Amino acid sequence: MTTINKALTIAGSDSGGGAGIQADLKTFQELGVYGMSALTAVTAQNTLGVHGVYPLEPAAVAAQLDAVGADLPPDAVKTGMLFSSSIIGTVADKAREYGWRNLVIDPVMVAKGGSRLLLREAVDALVTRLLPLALVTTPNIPEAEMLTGLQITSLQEREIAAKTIVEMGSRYALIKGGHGARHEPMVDLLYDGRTFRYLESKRIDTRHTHGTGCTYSAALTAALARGFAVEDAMEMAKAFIQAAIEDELGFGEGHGPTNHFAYRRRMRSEARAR
Ligand SMILES: Nc1ncnc2c1ncn2[C@@H]1O[C@H](COP(=O)(O)OP(=O)(O)O)[C@@H](O)[C@H]1O
Ligand SMILES: Cc1ncc(COP(=O)(O)OP(=O)(O)O)c(N)n1
Repeated sequence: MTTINKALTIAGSDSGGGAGIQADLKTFQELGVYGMSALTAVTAQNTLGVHGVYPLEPAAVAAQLDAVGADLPPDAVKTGMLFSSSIIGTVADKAREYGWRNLVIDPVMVAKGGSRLLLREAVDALVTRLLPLALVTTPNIPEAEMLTGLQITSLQEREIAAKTIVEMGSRYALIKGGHGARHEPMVDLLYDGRTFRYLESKRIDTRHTHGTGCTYSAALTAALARGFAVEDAMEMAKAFIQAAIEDELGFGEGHGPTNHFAYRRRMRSEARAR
């Protein structure tokens, strides 16, 4: 019997397929991990924006988590769009009940077009209920500002925000660099309570960046499910998202999805060239 690791995503559906549950499951599959899902909301979405948000009842989220938790124990779990404090409470209760340790919290708040994917009143629940259970919390810069109440305009302020997130109970803070100044390279920051680690990459000039955060955190989760240490998982996730942005698909009139096929295709052609 082949051993395949399993990962669970708890997130919203993106009908356009570039973010949310769809991005997560594609990324898990591309990285050789069996993907499972618990839906929190349905969104009507394409490359032009979010046209509707339809949250599920917390009981429906709980039932999905019980179904997976009781029979298909995941090796790693990630959260994305959670929408409300009641859904966050449900997810926190179930994560505790099933003892999910490799928990990645991607604190999704607002889509690139500006639509809210987390109610304002739910930020507090994210901080008090979920962050203390996280192995890694992966905010972009505006999300890190909302979580910590700090303003982030420099690398030093990013470090202070990362420290604050670890003090809130997350084992690691990974602050993503996608929202830095346009002329700067992309710099992601990982903090484990002791050491700051920077991962820099070339900024790609493209409008096709819909779902970058979801895809990156899903790649991190897949690598954790396969047993990688957090630092190595971050490197694999970075290579995955870099390839996915570089080899653009060019879909849609607006912000198109990233290319979830790209990383595996690159790995295959590199292996053939050896
Ligand atoms: N234009 C880009 N070129 C290269 N890397 C990018 C680009 N946009 C985002 N990334 C990378 O994608 C990952 C997700 O970052 P970010 O866009 O900040 O997240 P989010 O989608 O949650 O806002 C990070 O590793 C970031 O450095
Ligand atoms: C259903 C759903 N979940 C999450 C997001 C946000 O995804 P993200 O990776 O942050 O990318 P952008 O939307 O900012 O491009 C979403 N849009 N939909």
